[in-house]
Amino acid sequence: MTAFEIYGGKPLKGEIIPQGAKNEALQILSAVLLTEEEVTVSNVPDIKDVNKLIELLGDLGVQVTRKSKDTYVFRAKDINLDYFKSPEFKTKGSGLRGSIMIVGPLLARFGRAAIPKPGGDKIGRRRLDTHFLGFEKLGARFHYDPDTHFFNVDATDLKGTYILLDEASVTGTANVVMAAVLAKGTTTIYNAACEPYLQQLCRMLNRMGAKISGIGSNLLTIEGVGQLGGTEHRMLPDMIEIGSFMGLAAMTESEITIKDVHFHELGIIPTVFSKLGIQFELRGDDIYIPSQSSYEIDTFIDGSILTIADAPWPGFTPDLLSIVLVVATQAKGNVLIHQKMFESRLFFVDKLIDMGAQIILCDPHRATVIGLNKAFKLRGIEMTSPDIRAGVSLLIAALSAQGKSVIHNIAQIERGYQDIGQRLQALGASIKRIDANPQSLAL
Ligand SMILES: CC(=O)N[C@H]1[C@@H](OP(=O)(O)OP(=O)(O)OC[C@H]2O[C@@H](n3ccc(=O)[nH]c3=O)[C@H](O)[C@@H]2O)O[C@H](CO)[C@@H](O)[C@@H]1O
Ligand SMILES: C=C(OP(=O)(O)O)C(=O)O
Repeated sequence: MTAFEIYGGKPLKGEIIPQGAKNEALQILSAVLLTEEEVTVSNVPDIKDVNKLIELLGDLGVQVTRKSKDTYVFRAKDINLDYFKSPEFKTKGSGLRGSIMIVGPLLARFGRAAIPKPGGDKIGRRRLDTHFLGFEKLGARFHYDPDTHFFNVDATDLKGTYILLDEASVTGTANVVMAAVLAKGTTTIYNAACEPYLQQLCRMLNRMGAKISGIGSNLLTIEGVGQLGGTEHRMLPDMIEIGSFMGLAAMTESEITIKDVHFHELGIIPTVFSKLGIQFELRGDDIYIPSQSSYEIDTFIDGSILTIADAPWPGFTPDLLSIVLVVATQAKGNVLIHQKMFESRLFFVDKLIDMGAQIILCDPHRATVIGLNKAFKLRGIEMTSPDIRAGVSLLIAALSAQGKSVIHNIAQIERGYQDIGQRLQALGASIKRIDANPQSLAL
């Protein structure tokens, strides 16, 4: 198995360009199924999850042409719905979370779709009710086969209606929006998620001929249209990568410039890093982070200990909480990290505790971090990455730590971070891929 071997404790320096956004890419690539015309997509990140979805689209019959390293042309003219029955579909469809979003477009355009229970991080229960309740509201029949673990939907006609979503699910909203754009009549979706990923999807659909208003809010109105046409779309930079690099800079006392961040699309993310005491400057559309020998966590106005919690957009994304947590371990001050959405995402703190961090896991959702204020460095250890964001947090911890660390199961990291080893090496990090056997470790 491939692992990262890291010698930590070295400050990094230089510029880094964020990749295109993973979670946006998964929505945009699914949307190409809504038209038989060409859709050109650029700034596509070259990462495992995205490549798996592109392969799945190809297997379904979409013509895929790679124009350059990050630009593809898709044409979903002849779709083979029999592919649903193949054993390959079962394996490939369940290989990532994002595959769930092919269901809405296929249902809208062809009247039926199926998907095996999708993959993604094992970070607690990840239900799909929002998706299928939404499709049912539009008039689809839904059937879950407990033997094959396949979710099936079909409909003779989708009809616009009022839908109050079960919860503001990111992929659920995208799926229901993609089904509603071709439904007859008007659909109103309330309690819609409104992350930049979704705003980008809705803007792209409108360029294809859809009629969606309320973009960026939790109330979307969609007037159904008969068909959609081709378009061009460019992915935003990945805001989770940008946040990860801000955390990395602070933890490793590095001077880093993150290029072309689309600052106005980052919402509350920069403010949360400011609350941890991380200094940065906006230079044009770049974020410049100076080398900081210490950073101090804010308190609330009344002097009480700061809480950083996740919430649906425009709240703080759950995907950056693990990174905030690791950065807090070397800050001056204390913070309560409250991961409200996922119930198994904080368990990786045991590895940070092994490295010397002072953290109390209060329960599966809350961890109190007592910042070390750089009194001593974390120490390098051998560990396994349990999920994508914990993996990057451990990588950041290892880069700041004294001595050697080995991180196993880096496929978890690489499903969302493009060429991460090489890009960090270019900043001066001592990191290399090695073949290593994690069997001695308690996973
Ligand atoms: C491929 C993709 O895009 N993945 C992202 C997407 O996953 P995904 O779309 O699967 O996540 P959902 O938005 O459906 O929900 C995530 C979790 O949060 C809970 N929940 C959700 C909404 C809410 O108002 N309250 C609440 O508690 C859900 O029950 C679930 O456990 O959104 C998540 C939440 O931002 C991110 O972590 C994932 O990176
Ligand atoms: C949880 C994540 O991804 P997925 O939904 O694909 O598992 C993530 O990107 O942090």
